[in-house]
Amino acid sequence: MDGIVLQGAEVTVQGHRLLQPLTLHLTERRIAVLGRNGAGKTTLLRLLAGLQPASAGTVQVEGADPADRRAMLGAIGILFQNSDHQIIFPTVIEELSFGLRQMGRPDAEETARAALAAEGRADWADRPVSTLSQGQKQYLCLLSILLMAPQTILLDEPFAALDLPTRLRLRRRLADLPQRLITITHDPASVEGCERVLWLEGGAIRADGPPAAVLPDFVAEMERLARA
Ligand SMILES: Nc1ncnc2c1ncn2[C@@H]1O[C@H](COP(=O)(O)OP(=O)(O)OP(=O)(O)O)[C@@H](O)[C@H]1O
Repeated sequence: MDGIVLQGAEVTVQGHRLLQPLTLHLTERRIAVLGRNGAGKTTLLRLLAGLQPASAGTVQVEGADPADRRAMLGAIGILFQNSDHQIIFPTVIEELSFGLRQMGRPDAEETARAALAAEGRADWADRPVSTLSQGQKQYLCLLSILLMAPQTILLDEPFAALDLPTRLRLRRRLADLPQRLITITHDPASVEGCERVLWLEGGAIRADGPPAAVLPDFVAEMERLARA
């Protein structure tokens, strides 16, 4: 089946149930998972990406089992909040070609160099990643994901550490992508333009619908909690 399908998928870790059984069919191109700290957003993202197995129920991503690492390479890419948690190689070109190598592409390095050149960043290729700014590292991570052309990109608050111009640039770049984007956030302002918002609370879906149907209640609840 197209899209992402969860059927009674739950996550329990060491006796703690982090996600209640979730049944969802995600087909929209722009989806947000909105919730407070500790609501279970990252757990859901890890479940979708195959980084966290379901304790019960099933998850299917574009017809693939998230435990199938090879199938998932082309199905899902993740842009983490902190690019330092994502980058593992010392130079830009090694980082950029890694995913393609994993996909078995013999032309991985050539393709990565061509992608950098197309971005006007050919001079980055042999630079140590440590010499890039935070925004540039985030951009490198996005390029690495785009090279692998996954059907869905999961965004774990990727704008948090970026200044406003860098944030707007990255946002514009993401907005133009044909892929399905699932953005994890606690900020209702980041949800604008999404077709569907899942409000997660205590590991369960509290509301699910277009922003106009979900955001007023979410904002009112956050204000109520702030007062309390
Ligand atoms: N390995 C674990 N063992 C026990 N509890 C855990 C474990 N991992 C996460 N939790 C708890 O599960 C809940 C959900 O965590 P999760 O990281 O998914 O929330 P989140 O919505 O992403 O939060 P934040 O916005 O703060 O990143 C939290 O209460 C967290 O403390």
